[in-house]
Amino acid sequence: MSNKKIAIIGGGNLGSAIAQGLLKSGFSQPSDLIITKRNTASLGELQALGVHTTSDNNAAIRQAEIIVVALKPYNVKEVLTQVKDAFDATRQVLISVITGVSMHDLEQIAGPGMPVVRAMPNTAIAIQESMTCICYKNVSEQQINYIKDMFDQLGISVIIDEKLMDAATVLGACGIAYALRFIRANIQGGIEIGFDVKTANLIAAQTVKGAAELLIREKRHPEEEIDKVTTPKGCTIAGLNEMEHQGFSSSLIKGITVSYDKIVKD
Ligand SMILES: NC(=O)C1=CN([C@@H]2O[C@H](COP(=O)(O)OP(=O)(O)OC[C@H]3O[C@@H](n4cnc5c(N)ncnc54)[C@H](OP(=O)(O)O)[C@@H]3O)[C@@H](O)[C@H]2O)C=CC1
Ligand SMILES: O=C(O)[C@@H]1CCC=N1
Repeated sequence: MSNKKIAIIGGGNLGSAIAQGLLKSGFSQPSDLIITKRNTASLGELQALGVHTTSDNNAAIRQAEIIVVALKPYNVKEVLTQVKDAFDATRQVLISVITGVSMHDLEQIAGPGMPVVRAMPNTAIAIQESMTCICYKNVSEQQINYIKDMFDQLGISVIIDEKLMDAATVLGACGIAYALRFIRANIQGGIEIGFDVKTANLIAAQTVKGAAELLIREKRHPEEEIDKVTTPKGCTIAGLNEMEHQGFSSSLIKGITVSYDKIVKD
């Protein structure tokens, strides 16, 4: 159980998901969490659990030892500059989950020597199933151990070089949307071949979960597992080959590189 005060600045989709994950995992008590946004009405669920919700970023940051910034990339500089005097490099760590904002930029805002972490989770953090990539600067071993432990409670985390953060954003954070679209297409196909939507949804989602677990738990390669399914002259290889003729793998790879270019070139 953590006893550090954590302020989440920007309680939107991701900020709220992080708060939910921290509570569900037991890493934080509601009284250890403060979450901010301008319109706090949408934070009613967290408030009901005992989390402190406020529009006062300055007060939230001053009370906290860990500050998680989950603002949109376009207003982070403006919002954090307004509260820059609240940062204290001697006792706080600033964690940003914002796409495309470097640790250098964060240090420029929060002050020289500020311990800064970039973390790239995904929305499954709400149910402790995130994949989170992390890099850090000016952070002590004790601080990074604490932060890695925090993200490990919320799924799986890995420490990477900052130069890979944009790639991590695409593969891990955008990736959950790609996976969901894959599942949705399976549901649509499942309905066409006879299932009702509820059953198709369950079959498609559990099947993807099982495939992922074979890779994560058993450390297998996808093609090794595919070979076990493709009976010679069978229906799996016929369907897979048709998907490839239609550009299945190619469309995914192209989509990933377009997402990446969008971050890098913007
Ligand atoms: N969504 C995702 O899957 C992922 C998102 N990210 C990154 O996380 C960040 C947030 O994304 P997401 O949660 O989707 O975006 P949202 O728009 O859902 O959340 C941003 C929140 O910031 C709040 N906000 C705006 N201005 C202020 C302010 N002055 N003070 C306090 N809060 C403010 C907004 O609420 P209000 O208007 O009420 O103030 C809003 O709820 C982005 O930078 C994104 O790149 C990273 C990984 C995954
Ligand atoms: O689409 C976006 O820009 C954000 C970053 C990663 C997930 N959502």
